[in-house]
Amino acid sequence: MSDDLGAVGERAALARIIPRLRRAQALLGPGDDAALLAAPDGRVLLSTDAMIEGPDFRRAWSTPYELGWKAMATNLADIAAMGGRPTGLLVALAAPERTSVAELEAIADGMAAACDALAPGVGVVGGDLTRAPILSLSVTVTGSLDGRSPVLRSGARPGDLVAYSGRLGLAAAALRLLFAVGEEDASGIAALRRGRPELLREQLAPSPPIRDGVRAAEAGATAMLDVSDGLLLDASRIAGASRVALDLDGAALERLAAEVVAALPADEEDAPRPGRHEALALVLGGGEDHGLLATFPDEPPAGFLRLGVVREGLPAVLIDGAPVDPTGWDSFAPS
Ligand SMILES: Nc1ncnc2c1ncn2[C@@H]1O[C@H](COP(=O)(O)OP(=O)(O)O)[C@@H](O)[C@H]1O
Ligand SMILES: Cc1ncc(C[n+]2csc(CCOP(=O)(O)OP(=O)(O)O)c2C)c(N)n1
Ligand SMILES: [Mg+2]
Repeated sequence: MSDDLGAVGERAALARIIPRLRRAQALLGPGDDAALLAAPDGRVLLSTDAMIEGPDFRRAWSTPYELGWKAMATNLADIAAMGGRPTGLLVALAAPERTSVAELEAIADGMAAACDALAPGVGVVGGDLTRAPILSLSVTVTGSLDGRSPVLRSGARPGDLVAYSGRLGLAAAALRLLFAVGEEDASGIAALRRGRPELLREQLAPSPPIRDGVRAAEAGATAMLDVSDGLLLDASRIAGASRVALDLDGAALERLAAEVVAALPADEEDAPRPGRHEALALVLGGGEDHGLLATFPDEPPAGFLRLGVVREGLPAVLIDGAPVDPTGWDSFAPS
């Protein structure tokens, strides 16, 4: 018998998916009209982020497990970026009726594994399953500040240090390889997966440093965000909100670019190894690393790499004192 959603039906599919999700620390999890979460802090952090087949992922490149993982990781990072601790997630899944329920089970397994790895004790507390012409995963995440103040984009002050926790440029470097192979060449994709599993994971199932959000807040971070659209563009958001200039250290950025070069294959015919210049562009504007960019009045906590200093002046991003164009991802930019 067919395992397609169209044959199995919504209710039976949910009965197979829900048990695979971790029992979160929720007062009431999936199964009723709404979930119930405790909010001892009296306030709730809330964020939402969707992943759409086509602009955000390709079925030929991502396994269902990886899609579930990434949907969790990117949403958890937004709570971390406020200095918060994630407390629960809601997942609205839309899929074509020819999707097999086994694929949805694998998505759920990826979600559970990502929560276990990145935010232990947190899980999916509810969601929605509906039909659509393409696959999409819309996730909403809640978080707690546990009495602390939120770390906004607007708090950076001249004299603060700029620091970053996470990877930079690798998610974009992996995407560049995938685009070079394309969606039709299944054996090429398989070879890439075999050859560069760690690099591909940075794009397909990333592990942003979720716990470092609370650590940064406790260390007195004055501003913070997760780098989703590219370092320069996201740095310019802190600069704009804080009305300061972020002056990045060119030598530190060059070292990160060297790591990107080292992570890429040297002998790929379709995608020749990028030079330092192209690797630097991936570090500066690649996006999707979801590491935490923060400013600190004192030494950043362990795990954060010093990337520059905050200076007085018009909102801008500088490298070694020279203004740069804040390039990065825009979902509506012409491709
Ligand atoms: N459709 C929308 N309606 C209301 N607010 C939105 C919408 N889309 C984005 N926002 C808000 O605009 C801000 C920037 O969004 P986004 O770039 O997606 O943030 P992030 O990069 O942190 O995920 C966020 O505060 C977000 O909540
Ligand atoms: C097939 C495919 N094309 C393009 C990209 C690149 N891409 C998709 S979303 C994105 C940036 C972040 O996405 P967005 O939904 O804007 O995240 P947010 O800023 O809201 O956190 C990038 C670089 C991709 N990952 N996969
Ligand atoms: Mg964010």
